[in-house]
Amino acid sequence: MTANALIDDCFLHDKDRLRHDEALAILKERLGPVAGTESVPLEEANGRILAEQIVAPRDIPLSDNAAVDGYAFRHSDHDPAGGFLRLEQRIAAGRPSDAEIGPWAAARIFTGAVMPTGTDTVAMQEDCERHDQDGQHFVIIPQGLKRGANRRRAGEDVKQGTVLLEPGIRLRPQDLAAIASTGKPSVSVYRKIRVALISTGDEIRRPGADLKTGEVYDSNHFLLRALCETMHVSIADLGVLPDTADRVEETLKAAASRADILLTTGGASRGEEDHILWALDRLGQRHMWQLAIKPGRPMMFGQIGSCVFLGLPGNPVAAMVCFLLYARPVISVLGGGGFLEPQKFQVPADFEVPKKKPDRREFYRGVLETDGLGNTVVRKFDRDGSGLITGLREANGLIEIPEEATSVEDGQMVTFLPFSGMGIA
Ligand SMILES: Nc1nc2c(c(=O)[nH]1)N[C@H]1C(S)=C(S)[C@@H](COP(=O)(O)OP(=O)(O)OC[C@H]3O[C@@H](n4cnc5c(N)ncnc54)[C@H](O)[C@@H]3O)O[C@H]1N2
Ligand code: MOO
Repeated sequence: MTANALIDDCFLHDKDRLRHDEALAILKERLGPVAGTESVPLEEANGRILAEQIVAPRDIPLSDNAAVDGYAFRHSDHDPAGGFLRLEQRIAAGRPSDAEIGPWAAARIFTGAVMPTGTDTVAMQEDCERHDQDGQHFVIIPQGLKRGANRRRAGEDVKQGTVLLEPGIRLRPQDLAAIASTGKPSVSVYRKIRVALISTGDEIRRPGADLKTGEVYDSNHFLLRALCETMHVSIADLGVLPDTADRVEETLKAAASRADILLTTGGASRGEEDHILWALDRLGQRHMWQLAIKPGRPMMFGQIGSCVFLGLPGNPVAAMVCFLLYARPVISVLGGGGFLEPQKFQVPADFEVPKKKPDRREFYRGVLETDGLGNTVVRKFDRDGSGLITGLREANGLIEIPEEATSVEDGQMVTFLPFSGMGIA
């Protein structure tokens, strides 16, 4: 990272503040992976970021096999034999037969079992009749089955040599299934990013303590910790710092030597009691501060040595919005994944905002709903306060309103960012 011109005045007009897209561009440009790699057993790989390419060493499945329980036969034998075939083998899954099937014969076969040489079609047992005559067993197979019916081809899932997964993806359950299907018991992943979480403010108390007038519980710690957990990082909880310059500086300095990223909440604006900003300036470099967004205006990005510093605002709504918009992609990039932009789609507004300030991007708490006609619409949580956890709880995503908008009309298409597209189930 290199130092950048600082945007350094909390009394700036929004049009002079750094825009959301500019902030993202700075983060994208300046950050890259910092984590080394390690090998982990597949059992521990869910959610981790893949650090190697996965190639299929052989066809999957390895052999042609039956898709149903039934009878495997040579399709061209069916009509000449009038569908009346002699049973000559019994093949269960995991017990392939070496013998080729004889003329006008069929093999009893079970789902997943390897098709005996010579057969190309499987009839389902429910559609067939068994017939025993003179100590011999026969099966009557109905007409009309296509050649190849109920046969699963070798390599039909994946051909030998196919690239299944590229490095940089976050492993999902189905990706683990794919790796397991190649026979690999372990996989190379990026090591977990070390995140240090710090809450600040003389008024902040951890749950369990008594609350005096003027104090609030540290809900942000639990919000940010759980958001971090969706990123599969390792978390160091550095507790709540008082509004004391020395303590803040000492703690940030020590934390920066042990973590890849410091995530603070509170103290991000420039009151005399907001020591985070001053401490960052003394210990490292501030690359951006004060964005043209709402909520989240005091958001701060910098570095202390090689440790990335993200100062999130203290208001819970701003803290969550800033985590999702900025901290999530940053953590992903540091950890070897891509810059994770949220999923977005357009949906009609079931609300109106008669007057919005121009020059800043606003993010409302949105609730995706079905209207009386069965159409999907989005409702805005009706109160704007940045301290209201209720709105975060009611919402299932964010509504993004661009800088140039000065109002939102009922029925207008708006951009919706579902929480589910940002790692929150
Ligand atoms: N003169 C200015 N004042 C403020 C500005 C500004 O630009 N100039 N920005 C406002 C905006 S926008 C926000 S957001 C807040 C955030 O400022 P800080 O990051 O300095 O946060 P604090 O002042 O420490 O706290 C704000 C608010 O949030 C509560 N809080 C703080 N930490 C936690 C926590 N861990 N868990 C729950 N709640 C927390 C705190 O008690 C305050 O109520 O500043 C505006 N002011
Ligand atoms: O970020 Mo603040 O929440 O805009 O009030």
